[in-house]
Amino acid sequence: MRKNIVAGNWKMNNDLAQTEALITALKNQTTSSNAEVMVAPTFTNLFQAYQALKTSNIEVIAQNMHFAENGAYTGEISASMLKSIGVNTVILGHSERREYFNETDELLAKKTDAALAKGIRVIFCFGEELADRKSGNEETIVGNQIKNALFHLEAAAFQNIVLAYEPVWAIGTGETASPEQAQDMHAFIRKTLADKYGNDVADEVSILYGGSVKPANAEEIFSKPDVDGGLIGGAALNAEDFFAIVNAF
Ligand SMILES: O=C(CO)COP(=O)(O)O
Repeated sequence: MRKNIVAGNWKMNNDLAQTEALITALKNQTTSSNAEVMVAPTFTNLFQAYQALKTSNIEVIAQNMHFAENGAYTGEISASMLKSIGVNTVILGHSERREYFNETDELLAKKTDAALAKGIRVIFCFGEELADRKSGNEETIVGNQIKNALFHLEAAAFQNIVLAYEPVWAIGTGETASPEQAQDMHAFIRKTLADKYGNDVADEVSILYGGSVKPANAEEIFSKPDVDGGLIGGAALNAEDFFAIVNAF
């Protein structure tokens, strides 16, 4: 079902003590927002965060996982391992994974399959680079990222998929896509889904925007009809800022 979602991606930030302090600060925030709230700590703090937040309304999610069930993949984490500590949602395809760890559409299709097979919800990220937008290719790039990694799936799989449009040029740069740019791309994404799976599927998928979302711009971005929430980086590391964004819903 289409929901409003605000997810904090903590990336490779915060040691254990800092994670505990941020969680305490998050628990002190109050909200009447109708958005689902999630945070994604680093793997070393995932279990601790899950334990600390399991009785709260904040879901603890993972930033990545491997496609294999187990085996000789030094340094990797499987879907079952996430499940075993209570984590039921994973971010896949973040542009930092694509850029620094060479994650391809093909690999992401395998990771998505592995997550869904274990009943793990996927927040699937994609987005164009600045050069793509400058040359007017942003829709082609985004359309292909979605088709290549997800269009082998059955329609029912999209009940467990959230899409996150994160233009690379807006991540950590302070430069946000304008609310109109976000809406235009989100409408294109929904149409891309509708063309393949029909309106019933497309209308039910939540599509998040990510890239320099801040308390000052969240409300306007979230007010757009095809923007169902945000994936928040830098501003999610501060509990007050993060909840100011949550409260934009
Ligand atoms: O990459 C992001 C979330 O996954 C966005 O990061 P910033 O909010 O820091 O731009």
